[in-house]
Amino acid sequence: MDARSLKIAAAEEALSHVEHGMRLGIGTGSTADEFVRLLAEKVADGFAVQGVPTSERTARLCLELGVPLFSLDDLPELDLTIDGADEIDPQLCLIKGGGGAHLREKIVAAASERMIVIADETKLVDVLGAFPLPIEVMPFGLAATRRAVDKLAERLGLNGTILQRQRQGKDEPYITDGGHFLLDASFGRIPEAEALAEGLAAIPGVVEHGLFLNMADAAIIAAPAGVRTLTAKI
Ligand SMILES: O=C[C@H](O)[C@H](O)[C@H](O)COP(=O)(O)O
Repeated sequence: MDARSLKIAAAEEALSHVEHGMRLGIGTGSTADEFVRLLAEKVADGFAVQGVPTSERTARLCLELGVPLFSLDDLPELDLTIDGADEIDPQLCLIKGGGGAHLREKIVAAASERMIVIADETKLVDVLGAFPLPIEVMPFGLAATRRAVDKLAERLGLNGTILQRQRQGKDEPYITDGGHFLLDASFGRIPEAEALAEGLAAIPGVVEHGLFLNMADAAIIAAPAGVRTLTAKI
């Protein structure tokens, strides 16, 4: 089974949790894109859903495929969000933001009664941190914010490099949908994710980080042997 087939398998299973008429947060990334494609087929058959996209990219795909969209201001309370992830630990804590969308993704997930993550099994980890943690920051005061992140990492005993994300193939900064910059922090392991999340949230120039702690209710994981659903072990 190739990587795309696994994403489709997870997305298919997620679709079975979407009920007619639901207010639905729609995630970002290659796995979420597969979900949008499957959802669009159901919508074309008369299935009603009110979608709230988590990025301009997802909004474009939904519009192209005919999935009805609303803003989060139209629908400030959502029934369910389906989204991908870059890493998933045994408690279903996540790293997200590989596609730079974690700010809107977190706002949408927080407005949802439930969040279901879809991924292939390569995203499962024992401890978060092998995937570089995306940190969305204000362009103003970038150097000071970066220094504050460095100091926090040092205080928490986290070693690694922190790089500013660049636009793919270009020598210019990546700009998020919110008009901010991104730092990618490669720590290797983040044993105290809560302390890091709290510390990052306390830095004024940090807009949002990609740690999603205690937000996901379930993760649908696709592997060549089949699809399974994990729930948080608290
Ligand atoms: O910013 C992007 C999102 O957090 C994605 O959901 C995450 O990067 C996973 O993307 P993919 O499904 O392409 O691996």
